[in-house]
Amino acid sequence: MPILELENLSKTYGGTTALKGLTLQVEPGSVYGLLGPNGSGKTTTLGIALGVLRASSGTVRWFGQEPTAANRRRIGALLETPNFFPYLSARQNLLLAADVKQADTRSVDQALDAVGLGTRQHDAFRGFSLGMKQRLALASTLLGSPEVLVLDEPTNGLDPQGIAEVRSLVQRLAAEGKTIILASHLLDEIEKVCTHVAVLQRGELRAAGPVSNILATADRVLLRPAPDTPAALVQQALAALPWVSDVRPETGGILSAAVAASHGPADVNRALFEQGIVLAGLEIRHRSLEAQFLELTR
Ligand SMILES: Nc1ncnc2c1ncn2[C@@H]1O[C@H](COP(=O)(O)OP(=O)(O)OP(=O)(O)O)[C@@H](O)[C@H]1O
Repeated sequence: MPILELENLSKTYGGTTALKGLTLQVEPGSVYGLLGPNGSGKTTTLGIALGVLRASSGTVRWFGQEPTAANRRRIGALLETPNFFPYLSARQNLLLAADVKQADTRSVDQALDAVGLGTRQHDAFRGFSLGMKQRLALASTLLGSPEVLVLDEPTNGLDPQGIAEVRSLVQRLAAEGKTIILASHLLDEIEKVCTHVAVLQRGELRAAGPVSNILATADRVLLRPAPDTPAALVQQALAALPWVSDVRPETGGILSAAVAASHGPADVNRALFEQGIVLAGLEIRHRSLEAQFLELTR
């Protein structure tokens, strides 16, 4: 059973449409990334999923059920930076947060250990680095041992070391079996920490699935047919190859096509030659992940 199911969610703020018919499912054990540029609707999606915002239409199901207070306790969330007291220690701050959540003291110790702040727990919050502050914020989401964590831009505003700390923490928590849903505008971050991704653009879902499928480095080949060979014939032959997709005519009589990672330009050449098609030129163009992300959100 999916951990979270969003069905046909839409949200308008006055005249602004923030989400348009968003449907997605998060399976248990996945690290699910919501990827999109600023203003694409990531925060709105998480806010609706957590019941902080009301959808204009659509449904949210957690653990196969309508949202309930009991279900909500199975979810730890970090939508905005919590207000910790600067003069209190990390531990005192978490004890206060635990009190609000009705979590026990043992869960405070576990959370401090989980984020690697056990040895610094008696130090005042104000002396912490940005990365440590964010790790403490993550510790507060762990109070009460939720099965699911929902994190909005967890590395935003951190320096490179803080970013590395938070990312490795997210990976560790996922390895321990937590399902994690996180929003980010950074492709690189999603690629590093997520198993699944939904790409949002202007409130619409552009693509969703395993990171390896959606953001795979699909290379393209550029081919120039020999002068006596009609491009349409080559296009047809290419389209018939199961490991070739997205065959497109480019300018100057050139064709381009995406080739699955299992095959290379030599396979393209051989397959065409076997059908009596001779090429005057063949070139491979490696596409960066950035290029694909830009293409998806173009
Ligand atoms: N309270 C609000 N009132 C009016 N418009 C809003 C409000 N909150 C968000 N929006 C608009 O809804 C759209 C989606 O915003 P949202 O914050 O969900 O995007 P996001 O992908 O999380 O972006 P960011 O990373 O900048 O937070 C944007 O056009 C934004 O301006």
